[in-house]
Order: sequence, then C-alpha cells, then structure tokens
Amino acid sequence: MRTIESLGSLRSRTVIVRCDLNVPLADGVITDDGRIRASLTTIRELRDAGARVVLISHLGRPKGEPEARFSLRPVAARMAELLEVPVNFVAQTVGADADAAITGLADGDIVLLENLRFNAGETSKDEAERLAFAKQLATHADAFVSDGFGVVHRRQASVTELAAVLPSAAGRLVAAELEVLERLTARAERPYTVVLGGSKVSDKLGVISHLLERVDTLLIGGGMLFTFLAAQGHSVASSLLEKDQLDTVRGYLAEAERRGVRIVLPTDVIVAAAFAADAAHETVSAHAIGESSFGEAGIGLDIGPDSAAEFARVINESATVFWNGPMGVFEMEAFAGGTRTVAQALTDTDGFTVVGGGDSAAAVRALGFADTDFGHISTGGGASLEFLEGKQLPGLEVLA
Ligand SMILES: Nc1ncnc2c1ncn2[C@@H]1O[C@H](COP(=O)(O)OP(=O)(O)O)[C@@H](O)[C@H]1O
Ligand SMILES: O=C(OP(=O)(O)O)[C@H](O)COP(=O)(O)O
Repeated sequence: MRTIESLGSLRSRTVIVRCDLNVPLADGVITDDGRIRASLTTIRELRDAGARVVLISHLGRPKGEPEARFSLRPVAARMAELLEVPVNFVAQTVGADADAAITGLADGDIVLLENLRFNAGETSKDEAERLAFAKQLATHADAFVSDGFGVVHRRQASVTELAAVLPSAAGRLVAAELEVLERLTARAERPYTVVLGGSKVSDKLGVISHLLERVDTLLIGGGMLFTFLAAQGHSVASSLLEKDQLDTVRGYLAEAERRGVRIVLPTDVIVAAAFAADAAHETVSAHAIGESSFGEAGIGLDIGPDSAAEFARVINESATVFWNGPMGVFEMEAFAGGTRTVAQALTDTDGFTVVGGGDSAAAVRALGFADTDFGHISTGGGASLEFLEGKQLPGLEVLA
C-alpha cells in the first residue's frame, strides 16, 4: 500500500485527509473521543511537514442533506484542544465558503469541513455521482491521505473515488490498524473466538458465512441475537429483528453444524417494558421472551447473567478473541451488565484480544476499562470484521 512518503514533499501543498471522526454524541457533547485521538498522528505529521491540511469525515447516517444533530462542529473544537492548535470549522463540505477556507490556508493550518454525508454524492449508489462529488472535493487539493479506517469497507466518494482523482496514500492509522489486524487472519492462533453484537445487524450478519470458515466459536449477543432466536422458532416480542434474514440465519446455523463451528447463543435475556434507562425489566429464558411480564411489548436489551458468564468462560479458553458490537444497550446502566462481563473476560484472558468498532470502543472506556487492558482497540467495527473475513476492502484496494 502506498504510504505518505510516496506523495513526496508536502510543504505548501494542500492535502485532504479522510478521517473517521464518527464519534458518539449525547446532546451535542462527545461521549468518547477515541476516534479523534486515533487520527492525530497523521494530522500532526502532515502539519509538521508544512502541509495545508483539509480534514473530511462523516458523522452518523444523515441522508444526503444537512441535519444539525450530525454536524462535525463539536469535533473541530475537541480536535483543537487535543492538538493545541486552531482547527477552523467550515459549516459546508463543498461550495464558496469551503473554497475560501481552503485557498486561505497557510502552511501547517488545519480546516475541518462539514459532514460529508450532508451531500447526496458521498453515498450515492451511482458511480458517476460519487465521482462528480469527489472531483468537487478535490478542486483545490494536491494530494489525498486516506486515514478513516472505520470506513475503508465503504464504497463512498471520499473513500474510493477521491483516491482515484488525486495522488493518494494510506495514513498512519490505516497502516497501524492493518498491521495489528493481520494477526486475526490466516495467522490467528486457535482456539479463535469472535464475539458479535451491536445494532448494525444487517451489515454484520453478512460477514458470518465467511467467519464460519475461519473461527472456532461465534458468540452472539446484542441486537443480532434476536434474529437467531427467531430463526430457531422462538418468540422475541418487540426486540430488534431482521425478518428478511431468518432463512439466511437458518443457513448459518446449519453451515456451522456441518463445519463443527460452535455458535453460542444466549440462554437468558434481560427484557424491558420500553427502550428507556428507567424501564421496568426482568431476566427471562431466551426461549420465552414473549412470556415476560411485558408480553409482546417486551424488548430484549441485554444478554442475561448466565449467558454472560458462559461467554466469559469461552473467551477465557480462547487464544484469539475479536469482539465487535456491545452485548446490550450499555449506554443505560441497567443493560450494561453483559457488555461489562464480556469486556472483563477479554481483559482476564491470556489470549490476544481485539475490540473493534466505534461504539464497542466507547463502551469499554465508558465502563472504566483502559485501552491497555486489550491487545488492540480498533477504530473500525464493520471494517475490521470485513477485513478478517478475508474480503478485499474497496478503500484499501484503491491505495494499492
Ligand atoms: N439488544 C439491543 N437492542 C438494541 N440496540 C442494541 C442492543 N444491544 C446493543 N445495542 C446497541 O448497539 C449499538 C452499537 O452497535 P454497532 O454500531 O453495531 O457497534 P460498533 O459501533 O461497535 O460497531 C449501541 O449503541 C447499543 O446500544
Ligand atoms: O462507526 C462506524 O462503523 P462501526 O460502527 O462498524 O465501527 C464507521 O464510522 C462507519 O460508519 P457507517 O457504518 O455508517 O458507514
């Protein structure tokens, strides 16, 4: 992969840096700045080299037009604090204000543009539209550094097309992530366990068929577990469910059995009356979610204590563990227990452990664990999962 060195001298050159600054926010306040910190190495290096630095990123999933709650403005402020230099924020991604801010940069200056996904071209399915948007982004730039590891699995304008219209290279975060994640591919020490949870269920179900070729055990928690329970014929009441994936999941269960891969599903679940921090809740058998006191209104928001203990036991016996996706709605204390037990097990095991994903990383830090408690904390969840399933990632292919 091309490195920053391949771009030659960057003094007085305008360099666009694609970061993944998609941080969790609560009422406009950043609750975990891990992804901002992870992007600083490349930014500092470019600044020190005398480059004029233009930072771009997405935040959340706005649908091609501006939405105030997804603004990157708070990120610029936090980045300036961490770098201890000004980071100018422009409330526009492309257009006259962005042009003026970029052309006005002096050597070493940094500007952060507004959320890429406020523009339909960024995530368009139409390659010509993505290319047109990438060309707009590239108007005043001399080079492109791709450092948003969390999005390298996305075919989006700022990830793939931008790399084609400018001299481009991988940033230091992307390079560092790949170096560590290599240990989770063919060289992974066995037994190898992958723990899956979170809420991006349809994205993550897709990786399972390839993971079955590579791992010994899959532990399933988070929002994804209900599609598995439903596929086995159990009622899940109002829990998160991907109805159109039931047959696919039945296929995974059969395939796992054929291959001798263990898929461990929770045996107990914490069911709540509503999706709220103070909702009434109770622990029920995973096979009787519909029979909780809340009937069909019940929502499964965490794995139960027996399941968490079983997951911990499997993790402790593993030589390699990759974990993506919280086991429950950890943002609410009543539903953080499963995530806490799994995090503790990763810190206790002698095996090599990797936690991947914006929310998973935020979860372990929010629960009081330190980055050094794990072998590696990856900034990418979906990206690292697709990498370890052996897929060619579009955002990396364009840098080869
Ligand atoms: N049972 C559940 N129902 C609904 N949401 C859940 C459930 N379990 C976990 N979540 C949510 O999943 C989110 C994180 O999912 P995801 O984005 O897939 O993880 P990551 O960013 O680590 O890849 C968290 O905000 C958490 O509240
Ligand atoms: O948060 C992210 O991914 P993750 O939840 O898999 O870690 C990345 O910023 C990618 O975001 P996306 O899944 O909306 O493309």
